[in-house]
Amino acid sequence: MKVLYYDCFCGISGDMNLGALLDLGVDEDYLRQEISKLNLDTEYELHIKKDNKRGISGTRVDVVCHHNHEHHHNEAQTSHKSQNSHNNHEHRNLKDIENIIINSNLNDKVKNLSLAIFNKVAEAEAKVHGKPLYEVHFHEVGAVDSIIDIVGAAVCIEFLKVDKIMASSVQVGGGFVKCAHGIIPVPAPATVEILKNAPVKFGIVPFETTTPTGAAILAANVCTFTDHMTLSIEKVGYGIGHRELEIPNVLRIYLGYQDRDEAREEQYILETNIDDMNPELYGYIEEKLFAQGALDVFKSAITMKKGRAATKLSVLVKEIHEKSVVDVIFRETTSIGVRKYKVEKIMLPRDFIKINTKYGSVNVKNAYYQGEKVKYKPEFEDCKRIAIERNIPIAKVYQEVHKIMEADNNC
Ligand SMILES: O=C([S-])c1cc(C(=O)S)c[n+]([C@@H]2O[C@H](COP(=O)(O)O)[C@@H](O)[C@H]2O)c1
Ligand code: NI
Repeated sequence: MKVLYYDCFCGISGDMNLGALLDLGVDEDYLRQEISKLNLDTEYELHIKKDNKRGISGTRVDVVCHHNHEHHHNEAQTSHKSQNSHNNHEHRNLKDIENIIINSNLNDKVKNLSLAIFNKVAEAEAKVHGKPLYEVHFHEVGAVDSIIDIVGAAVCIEFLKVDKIMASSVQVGGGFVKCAHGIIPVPAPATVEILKNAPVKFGIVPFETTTPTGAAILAANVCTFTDHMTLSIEKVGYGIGHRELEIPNVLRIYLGYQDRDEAREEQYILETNIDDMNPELYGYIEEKLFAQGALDVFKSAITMKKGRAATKLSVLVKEIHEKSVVDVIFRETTSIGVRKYKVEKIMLPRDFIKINTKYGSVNVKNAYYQGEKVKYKPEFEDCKRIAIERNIPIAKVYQEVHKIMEADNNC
C-alpha cells in the first residue's frame, strides 16, 4: 500500500505543504499547468526554489499576487501571503470559491478534493464566527494565494496516487498572530476547530506553525493520525517555511509503502473433544482462553464413540501462548488430553481507521490484497454500543458505515 506520511513536527501551512509535495517529486510544470486551469482573474506568480532551514534543504514555495481586484485599490499592489499582510484581503465567500473551482477545467477528483478542503475551512470559520456556512467571508483564506495553496495541494496529492495519507501529531505553535481579524491567539480559532479530534501539540515555539489552510489539508485527507507507524520509506520531501525558528521551520512528508504483501505465520491449533462438561461453562472458558493469548476460539458439534453428542473445542494460538492456553484447558474444562498441530496462516495486510458516522465514531478494519483494498469490516462492538445508546437497529449503524466507506475519497 502506497502511503504519504505527514511529519508535522513544526506544523503545516499551505505553502509548506506545496513545497514538501514538490520536493517529493511532483512535477512543477504539471502543477503550474493544472493551476492555470482555474482561470483566476488575479495575476499571480508561483515562486518555487530550493532553500534550506537549519541545514535541511528542501523546496520553498511563495505565491505572489498582484492585486487588481476592483473593490480594493485602483493601483495594482503586490503581497506575499507569508507576511500576513493586511493588504491582501479578498473577501470571497464559499460560493465564490466553489464557482471558481467548479467552472475550472480541473478533473473531478481534484475539484472534489479542493472543495472538501475549502469546506473544512468554511465550516470552521462558520463555527468560530457564529455564521451560516454560506455567509462566511474568507479573508486570507479566500485570497488567491490560499486558492492556489489548496487547489495545488489537491493537484499534487492526486498526482502522487497514494492509497492512504497518515500524519503525526500536529505542532500548532503558540503566541499571537496578526491577521485580518486583528491580533488573535495561536493556534488560530479556525485551526483549533479544524483540528478537533486530531492529536495536537502546543507551544514548541511562540509562533503560528499550523495555519487554518494547513490544518484543513490534513483534515480532508488524513485517515489516521499516529506518532507510531511502520513504513518502508521510498522518498522524503521537505517543504521550507518562512520563519527563522529554533527548530527547522519545515514540513517533512514521507512517501513509502506499508504491508506490501500478505503475511504468513506459523500458528498452532490446540484441540480437545469434550462430551461430559456443563455447556454453561463454555462462554466463561472462552473469555479465559482469549485472556491468555488465544487468537481464536471455536466449537464444533461432533459425535463421538458410542453415539455421544460432544463438542470439539479448538483454540488457535501462537507458540508463545501454548502453555498458558493449555493451562486453562486442563484447569477449567473436563479434558484430560489436548491435540496440537501446526498450521500456516496467510493473512492480508490490514489497518484500522476511525470514521465519524452521524451516530458516532466507529473503528473499521481495512484489508488489502495485492496492493488494493479488497474489503473492510466495521468493529461489531462499536456498532452494538451505538445501536444500544441510540436505540436504533444495528443494521442502520452498519448501513451508515457502508455509506461513508463507499463514498469517494474514503480510505
Ligand atoms: O481568513 C480568515 S477569516 C482567518 C481566520 C482565522 C481564524 O482563526 S477565525 C485565522 N486567519 C489567519 O490568517 C492567516 C492566514 O491563514 P492561511 O490558512 O490562509 O495561511 C493565518 O495567520 C491564520 O491564522 C485567517
Ligand atoms: Ni476567521
